[in-house]
Amino acid sequence: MTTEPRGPVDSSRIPRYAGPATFARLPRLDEVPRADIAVVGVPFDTGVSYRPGARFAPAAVREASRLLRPYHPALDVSPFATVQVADAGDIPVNPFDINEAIETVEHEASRLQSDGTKLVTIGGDHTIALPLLRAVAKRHGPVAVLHFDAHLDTWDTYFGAEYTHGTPFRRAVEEGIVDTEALSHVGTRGPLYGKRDLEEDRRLGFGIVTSSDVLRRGVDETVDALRQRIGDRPLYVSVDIDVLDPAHAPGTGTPEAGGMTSRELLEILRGLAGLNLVGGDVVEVAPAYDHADITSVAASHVAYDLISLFTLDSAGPREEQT
Ligand SMILES: N=C(N)NCCCC(=O)O
Ligand SMILES: [Zn+2]
Ligand SMILES: [Zn+2]
Repeated sequence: MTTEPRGPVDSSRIPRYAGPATFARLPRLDEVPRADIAVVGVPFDTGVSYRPGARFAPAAVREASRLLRPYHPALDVSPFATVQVADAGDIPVNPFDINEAIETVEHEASRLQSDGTKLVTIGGDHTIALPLLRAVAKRHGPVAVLHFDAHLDTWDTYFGAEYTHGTPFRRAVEEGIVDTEALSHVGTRGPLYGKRDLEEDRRLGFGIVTSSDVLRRGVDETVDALRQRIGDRPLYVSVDIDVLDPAHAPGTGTPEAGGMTSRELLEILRGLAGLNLVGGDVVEVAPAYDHADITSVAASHVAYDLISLFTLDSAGPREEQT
C-alpha cells in the first residue's frame, strides 16, 4: 500500500457507543480504495436443526465489537494500522430458498476475494461454511480445514436435506474442495446418533481433538499437533461458537455441555501465527439466547484474532515487524 490504511473511528474522541456499528468501528468497504482484509456478515439461519436466530448474529457481533482496541498484545500486532481492514456489510441471502442462499454466498464471497482480499465472515449458521470453502478453493485449490465445533458437521442429511448446518463438511469432502490430508475438528463433544458417525467422519479424513483432549493435553500440545497436520497448506479456519461451553457462549442454537473456555479457544487461535491462513468464519451465534452479550463478545474477539493472524501473514513473520 502506498497510503496509510484508514483505521477505525477513534474511541478516545468519539464515544465507542456512538454512531452506526461496523465491525470494530472500521470503515465500510465502499469508503476505502480496496481492502486487504474484509469482514462480511451472512445473516442466515435457514439451515438449522434446532434453535433459530443466527440470522441476527452479524448485527450483534458488530455491536459487541465496539469495544475492541487497535493493538493485539499477545500477537504484537496493530492489524488496522498495518493493512487495510474494512467492513463489507452483509451478503443479502434469500431466507426462503437455501440453494439460492448458498449460491449467493459463494458468488459474493468470490467477488469480494477477487483482488486478493481475505475474508473473515461473521455468520449465520454453519451451512455457509460450504459456499465459503468453495470460494476459497476456487483461488487456492483444496484447503486444509481447522474446524472448531462441539459437533462434527459431517452428517449426511437431515429430513432428506443435503444442505444444512450439520452437513457442510461432508459436502465439502465430496466436492473435493478440501485437502483430506489436513482436516481437523477441535472441541467436539456430546452425544452422537451412533458410533458410525465417528467411523464415517474418520473415513472422510478428519482427525479429532475433542474438548476433553484439549483439557488433558493443554493448549501447547494441541497447537503442536494441529500445526504439524496443517504444515504450509492453505488453511481455512471455521469457528462454530458452540465449541465454547454454554457458560462461555449461551447464545447459540445447539448448545452442548462440557466445552472449551473462550481463553482456551483464543490461545489455540494465537498458536496458529505464521500458518498460511486463507479464510475464516465465526458462525452459530444466536443472539436471542445470549445473556449480557457473552457470546457476541466472544465471537467479536475470535474475528479480531483471525484478522490479526491474517495481518501477521500479510506483513511477514512476527519477529520482522517493528
Ligand atoms: N452446526 C451446529 N452448530 N450444529 C449441528 C447440529 C446438528 C444436529 O442437530 O444434530
Ligand atoms: Zn457447526
Ligand atoms: Zn456446532
